[in-house]
Amino acid sequence: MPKIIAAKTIVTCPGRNFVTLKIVTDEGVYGIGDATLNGRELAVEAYLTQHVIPCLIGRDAHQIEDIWQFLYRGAYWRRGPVTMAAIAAVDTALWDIKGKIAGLPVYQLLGGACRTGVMVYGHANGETIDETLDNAAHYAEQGYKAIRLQTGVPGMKGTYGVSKDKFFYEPADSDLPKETVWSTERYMRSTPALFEAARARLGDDLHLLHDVHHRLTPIEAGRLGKDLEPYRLFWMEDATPAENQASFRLIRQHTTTPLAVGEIFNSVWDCKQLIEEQLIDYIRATVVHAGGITHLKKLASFADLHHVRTGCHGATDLSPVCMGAALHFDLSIPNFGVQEYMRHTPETDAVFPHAYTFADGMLHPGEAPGLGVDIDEDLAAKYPYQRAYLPVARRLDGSMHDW
Ligand SMILES: O=C(O)[C@@H](O)[C@@H](O)[C@H](O)[C@H](O)CO
Ligand SMILES: [Mg+2]
Repeated sequence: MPKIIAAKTIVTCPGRNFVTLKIVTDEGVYGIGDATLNGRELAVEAYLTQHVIPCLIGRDAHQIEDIWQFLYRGAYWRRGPVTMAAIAAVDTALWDIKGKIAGLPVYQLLGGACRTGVMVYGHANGETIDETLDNAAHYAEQGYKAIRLQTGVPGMKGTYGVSKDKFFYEPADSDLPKETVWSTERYMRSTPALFEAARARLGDDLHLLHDVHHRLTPIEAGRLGKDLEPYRLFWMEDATPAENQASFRLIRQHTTTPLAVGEIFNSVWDCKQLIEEQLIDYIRATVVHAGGITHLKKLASFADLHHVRTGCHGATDLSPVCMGAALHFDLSIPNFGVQEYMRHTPETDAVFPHAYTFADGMLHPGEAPGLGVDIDEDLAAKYPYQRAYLPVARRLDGSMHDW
């Protein structure tokens, strides 16, 4: 058996912070897993170093399910983003090790490829509708088949999803949380106009997506979904905060715009009702925040029974290690929908050399054994951790809103 003899975390900031777990076996084979939790990175780093790594030493690296169960049940305190990101990192690293020992890419261990590639969506944004659509046209020229559109809300500085650098959107950019302003009324008025203009300019063939980023009440979300129906969105994402899963019944009663939820979910329990009652169309839970490949695979199988497809979160705060793992998963499951793909900066790509490639709107994880993603530790050491927070949002009267 390949015995785990060492494990450590690597924290690096090649433009943004990433936490990576590296597990080493007595046969010299190692695996890596992403453990990044944007804005709360060091909590997961400490959880792994102080509480998880001591329990891994001496275990059989092949026993992925048993180690998952040990860490989940054995903590007594279950679920939550910190715990589940730590378990995910261990799980991902163990799949990497198993693939390397077998000489197979991880997707082969998960049942083999169900498709030739993974359709991804890119992020087009701009301060104005014209600027947003210029950027969308640029994505279409690069071969993207699906594009997320976010545009500035007139009169509001710092709208979610709108960035200065058009290809590397990075909201966690501040040493203390930046305060932004929010007006539901202004947003609800300006968003349908974006999609009307988008269909007129881009045509009907592209998949168009939009992220509401938890900003509306259920009835407001129902109204926005209805207003967007003529433009046939691929999905409307995170229309309302989802702690209360039953509230999605109200949205569903009012619109046929497809709904996506779940980038902040940590387990199947966060979306059980949403899936069972078919209150959503796409589940966005991802490898690093939902317990790794092992748990996400169960979640996807459950979703498949209820006609819910996957649309894994893939923002830049998920490292290339998570992206590689997500691509093996996406390629191998029957109910894949789409994969988010925000490109990492060249500095990040250099720290995490990877086998996955983009062509014609699709990503492919490549054929390297394991995940096909590595970490250059010497280069990583040149980029020390820098505290960075996500912004917060306040309404026009100064009260706190969801960011
Ligand atoms: O859909 C998305 O990609 C977003 O909602 C993210 O940009 C999200 O804001 C970040 O991942 C937060 O860390
Ligand atoms: Mg989102």
